[in-house]
Amino acid sequence: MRIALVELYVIQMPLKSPFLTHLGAVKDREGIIVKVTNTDGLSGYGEGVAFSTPWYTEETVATSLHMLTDFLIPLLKKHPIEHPEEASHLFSSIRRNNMAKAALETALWDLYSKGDSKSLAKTLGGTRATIASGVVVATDSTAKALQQIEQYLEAGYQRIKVKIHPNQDYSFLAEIRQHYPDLPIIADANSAYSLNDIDRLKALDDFNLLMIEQPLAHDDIIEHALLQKEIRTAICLDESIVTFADARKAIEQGSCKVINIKVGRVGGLYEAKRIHDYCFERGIPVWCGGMIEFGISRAHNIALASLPGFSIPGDISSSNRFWEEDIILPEVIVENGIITVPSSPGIGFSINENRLRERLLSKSIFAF
Ligand SMILES: O=C(O)CCC(=O)C1=CC=C[C@@H](O)[C@@H]1C(=O)O
Ligand SMILES: [Mg+2]
Repeated sequence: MRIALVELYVIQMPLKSPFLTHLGAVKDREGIIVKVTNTDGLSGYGEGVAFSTPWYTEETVATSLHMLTDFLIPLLKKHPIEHPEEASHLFSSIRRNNMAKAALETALWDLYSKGDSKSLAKTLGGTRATIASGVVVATDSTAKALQQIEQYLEAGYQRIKVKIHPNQDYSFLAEIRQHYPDLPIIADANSAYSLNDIDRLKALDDFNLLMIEQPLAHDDIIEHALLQKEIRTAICLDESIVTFADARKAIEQGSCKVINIKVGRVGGLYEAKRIHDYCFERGIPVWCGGMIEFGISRAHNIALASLPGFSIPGDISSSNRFWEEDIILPEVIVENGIITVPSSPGIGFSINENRLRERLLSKSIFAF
């Protein structure tokens, strides 16, 4: 891929409103934009989606910068690759640190697709010209949740995801169901429960949820299999699925009926596609999760979600769900509940240079 330059831009942007889960609040979002430029001057973009603190996974912006600066970029410089599929293997000598790996690997996929004059969606084997869009309501009050649901349904979103935990579950969902009896709802618990809560979780079968996401421990496969045998609601795993091997174990154990695939969590597009292909062959639906990300990661998610097995609306909302102004042009726009998959080369969005400069915290450059 004849790489000449890798640039890392650390940016920060306040959310339009705090994103609340039982694990805490996200009010400000730091992120890493990776720009890889080849010897012809063509550039591809990726995004590091680790948060500023290790509340969702063990990674942070700081650990990602360390991994990229001291290991991943030097490794890529020392061992040039011809196809982005090779990056995943090249980076496997470094344990975990998936979000740092994905930040660089996704930039290579964008660069490769642009060099091949193909959209990233086509390069990945995508078949959809549009993708269905869902949205997350992340608040700690029923009144605010109902208000946001109303707003998002008016905006056309096809599916709503809410956050639940032992102090916000049965009555919260009952209230929502009372207003929206047929609304497709995902309830994301972010590991707020244990098998001691089995009766609480069984009771949620009353609400005909599309799925309950990650009810038990963030690194569990076994206990989710025990729980799935006890509840009617489909379990979806998010945090538990860090690798292809995790996905295979979860499916073979019956730990889940759906998988939320996040490019950053699994280490990049190659691993994300492997998980998709494995699930698709076995009739296991998948959907593309979100990471409160900026437009570059959102663009990669759109391309990934164009694969045939992404049959459930993902957490791929419009740029303005979180941001006053995104760092891409055009911004991602959800219209009538769908997003058009770009057919132009690469991710199909360009960088808003002015906005990037406005929100820039630091920049580092690595010449090859
Ligand atoms: O980005 C979005 O639209 C949704 C993000 C989102 O729901 C999550 C991001 C990161 C951690 C969690 O709180 C949650 C999730 O688990 O999916
Ligand atoms: Mg989740």
